[in-house]
Amino acid sequence: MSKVTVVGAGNVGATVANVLAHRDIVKEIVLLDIQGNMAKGKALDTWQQAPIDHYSTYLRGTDNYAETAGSDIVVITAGVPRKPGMSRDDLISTNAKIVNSVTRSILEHSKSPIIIVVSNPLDVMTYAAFKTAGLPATKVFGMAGILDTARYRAFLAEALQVSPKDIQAVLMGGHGDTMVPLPRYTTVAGIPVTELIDEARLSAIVERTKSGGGELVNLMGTSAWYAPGAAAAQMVEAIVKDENRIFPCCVNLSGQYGLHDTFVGIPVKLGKAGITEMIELKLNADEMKLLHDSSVAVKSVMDVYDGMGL
Ligand SMILES: NC(=O)c1ccc[n+]([C@@H]2O[C@H](COP(=O)([O-])OP(=O)(O)OC[C@H]3O[C@@H](n4cnc5c(N)ncnc54)[C@H](O)[C@@H]3O)[C@@H](O)[C@H]2O)c1
Ligand SMILES: O=C(O)C[C@H](O)C(=O)O
Repeated sequence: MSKVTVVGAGNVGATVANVLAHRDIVKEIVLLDIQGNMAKGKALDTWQQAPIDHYSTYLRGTDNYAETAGSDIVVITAGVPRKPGMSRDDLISTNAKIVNSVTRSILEHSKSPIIIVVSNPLDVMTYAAFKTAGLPATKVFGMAGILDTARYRAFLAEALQVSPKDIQAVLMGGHGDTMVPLPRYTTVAGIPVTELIDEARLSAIVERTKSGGGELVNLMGTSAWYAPGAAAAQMVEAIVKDENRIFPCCVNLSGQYGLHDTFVGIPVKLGKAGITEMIELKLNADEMKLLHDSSVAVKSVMDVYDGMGL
């Protein structure tokens, strides 16, 4: 795996490229944006960081899809971010058209890349890219769960006064208010979190996690990019290094968890072929209901997308 294209050289896309370059695991990163000079400038800036931070990954920016030819992995971050007062779903009319046209243009030059979708509304944009690309579900999936889980883990680390490195957690469902953090699958250095924190504090953290994206939008007037960019880069790394790491990713479900034809986050293994396994946890009835409710919420926005007739 040597060539990665990141479409959208805005806040998230440029961060994905920068973080990934620092990993020094791919030969080349192409940063593509309709604002070609901005893409060229950010790629050049990150390339000029290479001698300082010691990596060999070459970066170039462009607005020309011909330069993405032969990409092994494509990360789609193109699209508008939300502003205070908006939901992610409010972005659908603009971003669905962008994600569709980006996916089509990518496939004109790369036959069968792995596509990681980041643009919002995430679950439905993953559906859009999947439908447009016509590639297997193992090759088209979305980034959200790593970010949502990271927020949950960061809040817990702060509350418990422990290193975030020691917190492991699983979070499922859509990337929105209906996401499903799972305290039963949360541990701190192997200790069940429920032994370390009382129920009220834990549920406050779960609620803060659910609105974690909105908290940042309210602070900055636009949405987050450092943790989102690092999360997408981590997915690329697992694929490039064929690690089979387990991450929550947004995937097309075809019967798993009793769900069909929907796109929500579940734990999967990521390796060289993309999704190498979908993991089915033994959820209890309450957890399963939350996951199904989340899928219903996502499906209603998938219907909006279908109604757009793109
Ligand atoms: N999945 C997640 O967890 C997550 C996290 C953060 C942001 N996001 C989403 O990622 C998207 C990008 O966020 P951002 O903060 O980087 O926004 P941004 O405005 O900084 O960057 C978006 C870039 O997309 C480019 N663009 C627009 N149309 C394009 C097209 N047709 N082809 C190529 N490039 C195009 C713009 O020129 C811009 O540079 C938003 O939709 C945001 O909601 C998702
Ligand atoms: O909240 C947003 O709009 C961006 C992203 O989905 C996030 O969770 O940071």
